[in-house]
Order: sequence, then structure tokens, then C-alpha cells
Amino acid sequence: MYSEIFGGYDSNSELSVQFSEDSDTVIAKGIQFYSMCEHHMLPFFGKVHIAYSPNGRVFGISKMVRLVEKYSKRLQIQERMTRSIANEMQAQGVRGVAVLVEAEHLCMKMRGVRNDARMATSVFRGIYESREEKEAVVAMIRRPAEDI
Ligand SMILES: Nc1nc2c(ncn2[C@@H]2O[C@H](COP(=O)(O)OP(=O)(O)OP(=O)(O)O)[C@@H](O)[C@H]2O)c(=O)[nH]1
Repeated sequence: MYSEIFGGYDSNSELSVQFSEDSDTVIAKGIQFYSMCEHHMLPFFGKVHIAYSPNGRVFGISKMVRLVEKYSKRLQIQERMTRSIANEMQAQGVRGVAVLVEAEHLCMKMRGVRNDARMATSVFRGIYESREEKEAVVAMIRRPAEDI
């Protein structure tokens, strides 16, 4: 069981599958994750949204889910997980990356302050550091999904 929950330690670079293709912003929305708070060893879980601006190559979309698993399936804090995902995307030479994470932390819900507050973290790099691009990408992420 623990090898599955903490399987992220065994992962290598997950972004090796790429296609020569250009595109405006690409978003992997609502990637479900389950992680473990390194302070209390209790779960925190929620959704990750990753947006990036390709630089002549796009990533296999499932590999972005695998990237989230790489950093969630380990002892973590949410801020570091958010930054690590952005760092690995950025290291591939994208023009920009935005990572948003929303999560519930059982260490806060079921003990201690016993509050259902949710935590949101974000990292913006490259082109998404500008106010205009940041607002545009957040709006795209927030837009409700149409039925497909
Ligand atoms: N960017 C993009 N990726 C796609 C699209 N359709 C399929 N893919 C991805 O293409 C990649 C192909 O990678 P492979 O490693 O050859 O396929 P696989 O072994 O089935 O990979 P997994 O789905 O990760 O198990 C996968 O990441 C797919 O999710 C698409 O329309 N756009």
C-alpha cells in the first residue's frame, strides 16, 4: 500500500513524450490528486490545473497527470508541490506555465482547528507573470467545462 501512496519518489521525468506542434495555451484541468501532509502524515487532496504555452512542442497530455502523481505521491506540503510541478514544466523550455492547486487538508479538518477551509496555491512563470496573461489564464481555468 505505501509503495503506491508514496510512489512519486520512484518517478523519473514524466514529460519525455512530446510532439512537434505549436499551440496557444494548453490546459490540463482538474487533475485529481491525493497526497500526504509531511507534518501530520494525514492526507490532503484536491485538484491541480496546469496551463502552459508551448514553444514548438506539446506534451503528451497524460504525462501531465503523471507529473502531478510524481509530486503528490510523497510526503508533501502544498506550496512545494505546486512549485515543483511548475519547475519541471519550465525546465522543458515552455514559454510560460501556470499551476493552480486547490485542496482539502485532513490535518485541519479532522483534528486541530477542525475547520473545512480549503487551501489554494498558484505559481505563474514566463509569459503568465504579466498581469494580462495571468488574468486570461485564470479565467480559462475557471471557465466551467461544457458537456463534451
Ligand atoms: N498533447 C496531446 N497529447 C495527446 C493527445 N492524444 C493523446 N495524447 C497523449 O499522447 C501520449 C502518447 O504517449 P505514449 O507514452 O506513447 O502512450 P501511452 O503509453 O498510452 O501513455 P499513457 O497514456 O501515459 O499510459 C500520451 O501522453 C497521451 O495522453 C492530444 O490530442 N494532445
